[in-house]
Amino acid sequence: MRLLVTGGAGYIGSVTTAMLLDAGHDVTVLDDLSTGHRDAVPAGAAFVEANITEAGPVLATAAYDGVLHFAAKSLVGESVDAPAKYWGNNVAGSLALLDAVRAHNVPRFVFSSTAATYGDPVEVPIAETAETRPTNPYGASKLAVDHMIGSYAQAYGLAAVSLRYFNVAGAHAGLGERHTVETHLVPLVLQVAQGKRDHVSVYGTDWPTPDGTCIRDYIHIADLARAHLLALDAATPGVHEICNLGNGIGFSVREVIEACRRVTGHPIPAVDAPRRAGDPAVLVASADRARTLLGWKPEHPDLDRIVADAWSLLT
Ligand SMILES: NC(=O)c1ccc[n+]([C@@H]2O[C@H](COP(=O)([O-])OP(=O)(O)OC[C@H]3O[C@@H](n4cnc5c(N)ncnc54)[C@H](O)[C@@H]3O)[C@@H](O)[C@H]2O)c1
Ligand SMILES: O=c1ccn([C@@H]2O[C@H](COP(=O)(O)OP(=O)(O)O[C@H]3O[C@H](CO)[C@H](O)[C@H](O)[C@H]3O)[C@@H](O)[C@H]2O)c(=O)[nH]1
Repeated sequence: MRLLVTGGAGYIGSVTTAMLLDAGHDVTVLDDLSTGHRDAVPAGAAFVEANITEAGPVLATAAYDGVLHFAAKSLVGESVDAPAKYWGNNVAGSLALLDAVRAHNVPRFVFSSTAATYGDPVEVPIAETAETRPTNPYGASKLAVDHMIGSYAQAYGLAAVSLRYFNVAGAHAGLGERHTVETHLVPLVLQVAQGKRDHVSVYGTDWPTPDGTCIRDYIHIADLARAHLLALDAATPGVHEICNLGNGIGFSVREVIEACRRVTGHPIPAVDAPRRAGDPAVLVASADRARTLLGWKPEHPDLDRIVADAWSLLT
């Protein structure tokens, strides 16, 4: 297929691009490099440095079979302090992109949605049928785009899949997480092992969980990226599917730090800190829908393997 990947210079978009190229697809990456890196774009992909609002001219150059839309702002805290950036980039930007997709008759659309659309869950594991009550503008912006895509599928026959990622980590094809402003637990803990930080803060030790720290569902980037290829195949005209992507296994912050100690052999000092605003206690996915609809099955659910793959890029 001829595919446009927005955000392909970022962490998840670059790994997925590498996998799409391996599978024989023809890939153009469109990225404004606001948080991504030019050198993360795999060599076999064409590259256009542009905002998603400028995708139209690119889609006009050839008959594209699909768009995979990763480009977004995704810092929860920043979304609370600077919501305009989130409604602008994520919602208005995605609307412009969807309009270009419609204008150029691109049949397939795969979108990076998030567990943040659910907010604080009433029940875990979280299924796609759970209520969506985002607790911050980031999650709300992603949910708005999910709704937008649903209406485009219904009105214009777009074949669309929203993939709701839980906590993505690890590395694949020599590509890993490289955010200038890093907020994610695994890379921050590994920065301590690298000697780039003195310690990692544990945000909250009084959560209603067995060891008092938050529980998350960590998914290997390779498993996550692979689901996008399956989604392109499973997408049906006029239908908008939503699939959670996680392993269905929860690990606490302390368990993640312990896994990083095992893998790196570094003591990794951890300091107890207050809760981080907006964090739900437990986020664990039910990914049954991805299994049945996409035929997806995680190949690397082991936390130590996820951490080891991230670590191998740093050493
Ligand atoms: N990393 C996670 O754990 C996680 C979890 C859930 C959902 N997501 C979603 O997955 C997607 C990718 O996340 P990531 O961790 O790879 O982030 P990232 O910041 O590494 O990648 C995003 C890329 O999009 C580009 N970009 C941003 N706004 C743009 C715009 N308006 N026009 C063109 N390019 C733009 C950036 O330069 C960057 O290369 C995002 O949509 C994010 O919301 C990520
Ligand atoms: O230095 C840190 C960093 C994180 N944490 C904790 O570790 C857990 C995981 O935090 P991350 O920031 O790695 O991940 P989140 O669960 O907050 O974020 C995930 O969900 C978000 C929405 O809630 C976004 O979708 C985001 O992209 C996705 O990785 C949380 O309990 C957090 O409080 C710490 O204790 N110390």
